[in-house]
Amino acid sequence: MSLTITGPLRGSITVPGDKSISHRALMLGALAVGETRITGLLEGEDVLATAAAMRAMGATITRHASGSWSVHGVGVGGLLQPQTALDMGNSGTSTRLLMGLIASHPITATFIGDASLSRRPMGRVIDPLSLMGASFSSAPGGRLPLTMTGLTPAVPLEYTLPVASAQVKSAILLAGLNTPGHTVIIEPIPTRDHSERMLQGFGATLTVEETPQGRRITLVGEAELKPQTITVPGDPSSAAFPIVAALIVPGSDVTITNIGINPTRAGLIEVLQAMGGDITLQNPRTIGGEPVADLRVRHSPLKGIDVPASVAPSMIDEFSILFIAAAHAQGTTRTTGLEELRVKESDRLTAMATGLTAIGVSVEEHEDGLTIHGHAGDPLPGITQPGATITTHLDHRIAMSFAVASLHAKAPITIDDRTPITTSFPNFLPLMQSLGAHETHATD
Ligand SMILES: O=C(O)C1=C[C@@H](OP(=O)(O)O)[C@@H](O)[C@H](O)C1
Ligand SMILES: C=C(OP(=O)(O)O)C(=O)O
Repeated sequence: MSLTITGPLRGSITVPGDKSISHRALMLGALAVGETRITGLLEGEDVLATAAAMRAMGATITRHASGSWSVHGVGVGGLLQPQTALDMGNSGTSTRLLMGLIASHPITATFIGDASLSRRPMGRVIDPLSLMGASFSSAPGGRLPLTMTGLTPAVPLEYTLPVASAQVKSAILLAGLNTPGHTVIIEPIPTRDHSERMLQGFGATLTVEETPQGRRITLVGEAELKPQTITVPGDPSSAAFPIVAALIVPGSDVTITNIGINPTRAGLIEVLQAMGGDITLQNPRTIGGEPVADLRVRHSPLKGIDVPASVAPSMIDEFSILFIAAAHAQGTTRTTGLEELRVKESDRLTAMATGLTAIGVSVEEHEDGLTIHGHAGDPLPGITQPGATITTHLDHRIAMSFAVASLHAKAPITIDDRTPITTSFPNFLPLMQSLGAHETHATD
């Protein structure tokens, strides 16, 4: 599959709901007694894996219409033993957050996943959850398949995060819900705070203090959650693809409505603006405790910059598409501090460096980042070798990044597999088509 254009990208679109918030809405709804209503839920494969797992542990989850769901929860402490293995598909967030939930329930669960997920490290959650009393047996290196047994009552924990990971933070917080006393997490580098916001929204007692060591998050355990009505904002990590598409295709003018602009997620917008991207935030508002705006994006000449490592957590899923923007910029873009990209759905530094090289972009791969020499707004060379394709490695973000790159290239850029796109952005292709892109070379 590859995308092409016959003119500028134009129009207004709304991208699906935020993946991180959708997972959390289902999980917390499943722990509240009564009915939680959710609108704007992302219906991507990753979130559907979370829904299936929560059903397997006793919650009643109903889809009423597109994005409109209800959850009848079992109460904190009320999760049931699943009768079969929990299949997490491609989703790291589902796996790690559910491990947290199970850690303080008296149940045993087995997690399985696809080839990509089965390569990803779970030790980062096994370590703190073991300190809380859960026990684990896993494939070598703390990988899936993994079986765990929770402990009730679990042992409250004070833990400093050794990696900047919202998944690890959230796993401990979710375990802390059914744990007596205070669960404390110290986060030296801030990461997305959707769990903190939503736990407060569901009525948990959770406080956040800024300390010299970082953010100190305290959750009072044995919480009682009250059902909520949740409106999920559009996913900034999905919006990233049409944003960069509009910036690189000459003449484009695209509006993307209802995008979450939580500061712990908005790093890409800042970085693209610093590169010269014409992105304006319109109609800022708060929806369901999260800041939201409409974004207007117009084609812009971009210039390469040194991206500060400190911005990494606030755009950790956006680097693959940033690298495509960098390939179009005038001059060199340097990124550092991105070791975490090596343990996502694929090793995103190697996957992107290999793909960029294949489409004629000069790139240097370092242990913790890429240096990319841009083409100053000219179309990228594309794949000149007949029949060659970009390998997507079961990684939705690699697939969408090269689909966007193909919009402004001399030769087509064909990806080997578009199926991973459904994990986070099921209507990516129709939305890009509504802006004026065309799908060609359907080889998959
Ligand atoms: O908490 C979350 O919802 C997520 C946290 C991030 O992972 P890490 O916690 O591994 O950084 C991100 O990459 C992932 O897509 C979603
Ligand atoms: C890393 C990602 O997701 P997960 O960790 O949930 O698989 C992602 O969506 O880019």
